[in-house]
Amino acid sequence: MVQHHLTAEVDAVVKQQVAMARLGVGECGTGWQLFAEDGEMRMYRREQEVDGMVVDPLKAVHTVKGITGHEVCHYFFSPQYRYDWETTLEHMNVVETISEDTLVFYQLHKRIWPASQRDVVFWSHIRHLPNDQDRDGPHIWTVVNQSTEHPEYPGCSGKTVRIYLTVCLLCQTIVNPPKDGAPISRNDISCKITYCSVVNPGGWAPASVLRAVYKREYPKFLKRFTAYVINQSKNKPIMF
Ligand SMILES: CC(C)(C)c1cc(CCc2ccccn2)cc(-c2ccc(S(=O)(=O)CCO)cc2)c1
Repeated sequence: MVQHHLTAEVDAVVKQQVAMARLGVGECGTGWQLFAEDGEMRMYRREQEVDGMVVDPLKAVHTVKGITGHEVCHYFFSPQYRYDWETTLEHMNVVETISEDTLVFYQLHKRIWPASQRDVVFWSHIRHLPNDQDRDGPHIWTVVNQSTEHPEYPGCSGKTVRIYLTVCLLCQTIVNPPKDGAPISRNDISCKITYCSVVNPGGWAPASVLRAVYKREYPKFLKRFTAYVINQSKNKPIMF
């Protein structure tokens, strides 16, 4: 099979991002500050600047009942659902289909804060990983989004500011089989979600404004997205 020029990069970045996502917030050194809590959801960030730009890495952990890791990753990866849950989108298109599990997206986001409109080009890869700790344990599903260049979308159009991101959504399904040997229902499953992201918002915006936007937008995003997956899945057969 002819290798796409991105195949090696995708494989390397996915492995690296999954390893990082698996580290608890305790393990990967100090510096993670809890900044939002809502029920099972905990959101942490580290204060980090690159060339004076706020690029605070974010790590969110959440446990959601009634859905599987495959379902969470399916709705996060698949383009046909994106306008349903990504409310900041003005326009989105699949620039290239590298394979059935690797797509290149262009996204133009709505103008949110006083600064200019932002856009992003990234490859997105969905994968399920056998659970190497526990052979017959549930598979882990992941989606990794990584900014990339594409000749059709040069980053210097002038009208919009290009953002750069690395995002990893890592999901583990937890099954509590019913005692009486009945078939597994949605009441017997839950999903442990880890969402890691580093976004360089590009252009310039005051650190205080960016941090306020991160603090406001990320908790909203994760709650809205997981509520969307629950609502989409509840009357459908379980995707393990
Ligand atoms: C808030 C900040 C981190 C700076 C930010 C600002 C904007 C630009 C639009 C926007 C959104 C919200 C608030 C302000 N501007 C977009 C994003 C962003 C885009 C994509 C992804 S994704 O995980 O790949 C899911 C697919 O869309 C995550 C985050 C982040």
